Amino acid sequence: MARIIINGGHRLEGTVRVSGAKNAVLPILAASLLAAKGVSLIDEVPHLLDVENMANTVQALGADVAWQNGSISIDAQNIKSVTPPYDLVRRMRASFVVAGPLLTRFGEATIALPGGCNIGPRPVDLHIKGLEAMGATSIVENGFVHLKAPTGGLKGARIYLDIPSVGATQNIMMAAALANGQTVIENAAKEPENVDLANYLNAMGARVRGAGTDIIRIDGVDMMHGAAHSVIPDRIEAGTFLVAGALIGNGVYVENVVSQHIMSLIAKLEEAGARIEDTVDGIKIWPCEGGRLRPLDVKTNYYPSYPTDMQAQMVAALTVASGTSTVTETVFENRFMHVAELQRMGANIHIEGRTAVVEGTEHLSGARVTATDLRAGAALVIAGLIAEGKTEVHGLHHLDRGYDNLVAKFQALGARIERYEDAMEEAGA
Ligand SMILES: CC(=O)N[C@H]1[C@@H](OP(=O)(O)OP(=O)(O)OC[C@H]2O[C@@H](n3ccc(=O)[nH]c3=O)[C@H](O)[C@@H]2O)O[C@H](CO)[C@@H](O)[C@@H]1O
Ligand SMILES: C=C(OP(=O)(O)O)C(=O)O
Repeated sequence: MARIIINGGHRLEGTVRVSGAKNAVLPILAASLLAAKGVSLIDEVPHLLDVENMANTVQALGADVAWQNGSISIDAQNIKSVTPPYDLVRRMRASFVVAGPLLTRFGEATIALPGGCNIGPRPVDLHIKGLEAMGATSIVENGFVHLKAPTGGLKGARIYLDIPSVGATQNIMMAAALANGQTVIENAAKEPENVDLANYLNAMGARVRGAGTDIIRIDGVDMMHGAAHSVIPDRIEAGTFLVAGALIGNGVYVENVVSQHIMSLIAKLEEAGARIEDTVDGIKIWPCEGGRLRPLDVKTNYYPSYPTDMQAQMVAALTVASGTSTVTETVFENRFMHVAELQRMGANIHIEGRTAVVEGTEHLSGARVTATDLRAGAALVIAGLIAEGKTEVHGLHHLDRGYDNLVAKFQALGARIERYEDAMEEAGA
């Protein structure tokens, strides 16, 4: 069984380069389906399981997809299906964002409802309500949603989102790109990944204004074409290395990061005493003068607030802070599965409603632990790096969804970390 083994306590030093953002490249690959002519060339594509799944989904619909060393080219001129294969959709929630492009370009789409996952129920009602406001009809049958546009195509509409949902904003923005007239999305998600998507859509001939603010205006165009685009750096991967550097670094330089995208994290790490130097293309970080981080109160929320995708890593960091911290999760209902695993390593945490109360201890001790979701996996790796002794992390398919070469990147910083695909391999190592 695949696992990562970490011998904790070794200080990290040097430079790590962050890959392209998972949460930007996934909707960008879906958006490529909007191009009726030309080829798209997407650069800075991270090598991730989720990216493979999305590329396979787009290919299964009839697009020509080719990988070349960190880039993907997509020719979506000859799409043959508006029903992505169930088996690919069920593996990844983000695949629901192919609904908007398929519906607006071909007048219909049939997608498996993604259902819940380990971090909460994750409904798609806001995606569907938004598409319905543009004239689409939807029928849910046997676990699939069948979407149909009115004759003549989707119509621009004014759509207020009850929650600034990242995925609903993406689906509506892409559907509106080829709709008739203007669509206005109010209370839109402001995440940098949505700005990156809007920039790609505009390069494809769309007319999207206001991405990154609460109100996005999209004037529909008749046709879109392929375009070249370079994906923004992954702010969550950057944040994961910064947290590790704040705990057990001797000066870690995290390269290829837009510091404005992680202002809330930088503010919290500075409040905890980490020393940070912001340079043109990256961030250098050192631990607190006295060694241990100071305790914090952290609350997740929509961008630009503290990101839920950095919650688990911060909980891991605060287990060894010099006092009691609170971490409140407001975005997802059930995102504290890492707590039970951290407790195996000696962490002193209890949950009160949506808040984790973390009593800092002097040290964690290595244990066998299992990742229950992607960021839980990152939190356990961080915990393993700071713990005394050996930590064995299982559930690696979660980590593979969202971290490109995580083990090699930590090895290059000096961590004693290895990945084994089976027991024989470890025995021979
Ligand atoms: C692939 C991708 O980009 N994933 C990110 C995206 O997920 P995702 O796009 O799924 O997250 P949303 O912003 O849509 O979800 C935020 C909240 O809104 C709720 N909701 C959402 C849609 C809907 O129709 N109805 C509804 O109630 C969700 O259950 C959740 O509680 O944003 C999340 C919040 O920053 C991140 O944690 C994920 O990493
Ligand atoms: C929750 C995440 O991703 P997804 O929305 O793809 O599950 C994440 O990236 O932490």
